[in-house]
Amino acid sequence: FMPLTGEYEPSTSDWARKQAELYEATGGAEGGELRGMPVIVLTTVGAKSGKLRKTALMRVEHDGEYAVVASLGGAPKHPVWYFNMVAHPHVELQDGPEKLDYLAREVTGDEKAAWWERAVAAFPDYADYQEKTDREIPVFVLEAI
Ligand SMILES: C[C@H](OP(=O)(O)OC[C@@H](O)[C@@H](O)[C@@H](O)Cn1c2nc(=O)[nH]c(=O)c-2cc2ccc(O)cc21)C(=O)N[C@@H](CCC(=O)N[C@@H](CCC(=O)O)C(=O)O)C(=O)O
Repeated sequence: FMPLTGEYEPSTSDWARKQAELYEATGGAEGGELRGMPVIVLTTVGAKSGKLRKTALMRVEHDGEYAVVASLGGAPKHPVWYFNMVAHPHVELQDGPEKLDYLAREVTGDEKAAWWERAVAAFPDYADYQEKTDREIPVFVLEAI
C-alpha cells in the first residue's frame, strides 16, 4: 500500500482541528493528551470529497494493533469520519512521531467486547457515552499494512 495521498481539508470543528494540527506539527509532543490520557491522530479519506481528514482520537492499543472508537461523546449519530473509514478502510494513524498505514475493520461480538474493554481501560468516559445512547458505538481495529 502506498501512503495516503491527497489534499488535507481541515475540520470545521475548531477544537478537534486545532488538536489534530498541533499533534501533527509537533509529532505528538503537544496535543498528545486529553486530561492526561494519550491521543492519536487518524487520517481518513473523505467519503465524498476524497480529501484527507485528520481526527484526534483516544489511543487504544494492544500488541501493536490499535482500535478507534466512533463515540462522538455518545451522540445519537456516528461521527463523519466513521463513514469515511467505511468507504475507505485504508487509513493512517499517527501515534507520537510515527505515522503508519492501516486497514480498518469494524469489529463485532466477542472481538468487539475484548476491544471495548481495552478502550474503556484507556478512556473510561467511553462507558458513560455508551450508557447515554442507544446507538451502538462502533469500534474498528486497525491492522498494520
Ligand atoms: C465535525 C466533523 O467531525 P467528525 O468527523 O464528525 O468527528 C467528530 C469527532 O469525532 C472528532 O472531532 C474527534 O476529533 C473528537 N474526539 C474523539 N471523537 C471520537 O469519536 N472518539 C474519540 O475517542 C475522540 C477523542 C478525542 C480526543 C481529543 C480531541 O481533540 C477530540 C477527540 C467534521 O470534521 N466535519 C467536516 C467534514 C469531514 C468529512 O469527513 N467530510 C466528508 C463528507 C461528509 C459528508 O458530507 O458526508 C468528506 O470529506 O468526504 C466538516 O464539517 O468539514
